[in-house]
Amino acid sequence: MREKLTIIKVGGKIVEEEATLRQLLDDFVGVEGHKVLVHGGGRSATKIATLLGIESKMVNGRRITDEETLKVVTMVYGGLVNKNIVAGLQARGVNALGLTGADMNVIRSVKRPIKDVDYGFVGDVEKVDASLLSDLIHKGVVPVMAPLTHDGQGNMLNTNADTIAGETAKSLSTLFDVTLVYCFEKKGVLRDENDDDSVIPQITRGEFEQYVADGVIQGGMIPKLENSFEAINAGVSEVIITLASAISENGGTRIKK
Ligand SMILES: Nc1ncnc2c1ncn2[C@@H]1O[C@H](COP(=O)(O)OP(=O)(O)O)[C@@H](O)[C@H]1O
Ligand SMILES: CC(=O)N[C@@H](CCC(=O)OP(=O)(O)O)C(=O)O
Repeated sequence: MREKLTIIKVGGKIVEEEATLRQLLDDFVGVEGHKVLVHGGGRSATKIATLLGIESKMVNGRRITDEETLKVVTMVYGGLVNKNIVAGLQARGVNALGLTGADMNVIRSVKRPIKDVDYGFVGDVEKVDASLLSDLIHKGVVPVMAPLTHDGQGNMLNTNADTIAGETAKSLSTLFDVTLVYCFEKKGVLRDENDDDSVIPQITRGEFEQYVADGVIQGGMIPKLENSFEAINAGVSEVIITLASAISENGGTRIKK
């Protein structure tokens, strides 16, 4: 029987505020068994870019990443956000190791080809080194993964954090019984974005497509759900989208095959 592994992805709104991050780290410590944390930080990157006079442009929930923006996201995700989390976990007795995709070549990607949109220095994941992550995990290390990858030719690439979580979950599902939890500031996927009590408890791909067509699901929730369906269809045992302060509870939205 494969051992259990929980991969938790935490988004920008939770990591940018000290109080919500502290709560998340406290809850993460309580998750039993093998675990991996994947973080975003899009909001922090946008803030720092603004301070530097760099405008942020998002298309379909993805950042257009020019040369200057790439420097900002590398500093913010690989530096500030990642190291804050690693230090916070170390303070809680968790042996966290911060990783971008370049570190030990853990996630290799290829620059997204230009089709309708030129995303610039954005990477599409090619390979996640599951055996390296598994070795670290079995040594008691908790990988903390930043939304950055590399192309193997000396270039860092910006990669959506929901995709990092989905691809890492897919890859590790060959070795572990993986539960992937996307946590954010709402109780789950909602029927009405303004009504926190309208959580959709289970969702199929067909229902998702209908909700998108009806305008119920939009923006950043679209890539999150696309990555969720990819993961569940590729062997990840469970995918849940839920409130950050409820990662160990049974609520939220469950993705159905
Ligand atoms: N039906 C929906 N239910 C919940 N959130 C939704 C829905 N449709 C759109 N959203 C939006 O998706 C956002 C989550 O996506 P995103 O901001 O990318 O998440 P993250 O915080 O993980 O980076 C929510 O803050 C919400 O504004
Ligand atoms: C290519 C791309 O879009 N990269 C994302 C990576 C950060 C991220 O995904 O952060 P959240 O989880 O907080 O949204 C970005 O730069 O915004």
